[in-house]
Amino acid sequence: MLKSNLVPNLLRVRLFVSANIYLHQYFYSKRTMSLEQAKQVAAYRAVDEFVQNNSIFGVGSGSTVVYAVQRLAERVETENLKVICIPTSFQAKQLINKHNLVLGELDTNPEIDVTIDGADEVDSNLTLIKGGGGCLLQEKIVASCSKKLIVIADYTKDSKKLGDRYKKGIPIEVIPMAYVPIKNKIISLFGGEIKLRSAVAKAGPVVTDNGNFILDWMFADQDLDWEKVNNAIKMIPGVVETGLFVKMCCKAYFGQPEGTVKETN
Ligand SMILES: O=C(CO)[C@H](O)[C@H](O)COP(=O)(O)O
Repeated sequence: MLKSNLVPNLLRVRLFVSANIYLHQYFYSKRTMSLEQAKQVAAYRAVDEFVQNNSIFGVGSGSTVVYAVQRLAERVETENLKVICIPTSFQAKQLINKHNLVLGELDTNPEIDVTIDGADEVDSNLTLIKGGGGCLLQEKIVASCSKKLIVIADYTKDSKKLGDRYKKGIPIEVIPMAYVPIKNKIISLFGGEIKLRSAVAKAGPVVTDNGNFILDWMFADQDLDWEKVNNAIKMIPGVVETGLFVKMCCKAYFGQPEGTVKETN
């Protein structure tokens, strides 16, 4: 009697577990697909609207920019565009080379027509947190040389206030020997918590393309005046740059889950 009940019960458990795994995989792949699709539509729209023939183009960093470079390469091929690409990181340089685009540098092209870059969070004033990928210094230099900085992102980056959705804080690139005093000064000025960013496939800290460390500042107050905060942090000796981009971006494209694009000016 006991044995004959056991078989259907085991079958039911197996069916239940398989159904759960299937549902989990289905919803996970749908979400991943829509995030990637959202990045792609935003990137394609920005490249189609802003990149022109005979122009200098700043290439941002991160996973969304991969789609922008892909689209640029298609346009260069089909429309025979002449575009010189200025990278914001080692990753951007590799992307430019991979697609056989023309690689330039600020020494010879110090004035950029438009830079298209990703962001970790964008508030309603188009203030950005950047540097999730650790490339904030070169990204800010290239953005500062650009007539226009356009952001491309998926819908999860679109916030009213910084910190609404992005919980990893504001990255700050620092000279390695000064990371502890800088950390203490920022906390005494503005509060919050700071972590030295750790590398993933290496013991110890992340070392940037410029040989520096990154501090991630989890700010406690979302109503700070970001321009003042940025200026104050930059005055601390040893700070190289912050991932706060204030009054630099003129337009953001946010890809939506269903494949449309939201524009914010
Ligand atoms: O600032 C950056 C790298 O330093 C990236 O632009 C930012 O992290 C967004 O990346 P992704 O497009 O992968 O979400």
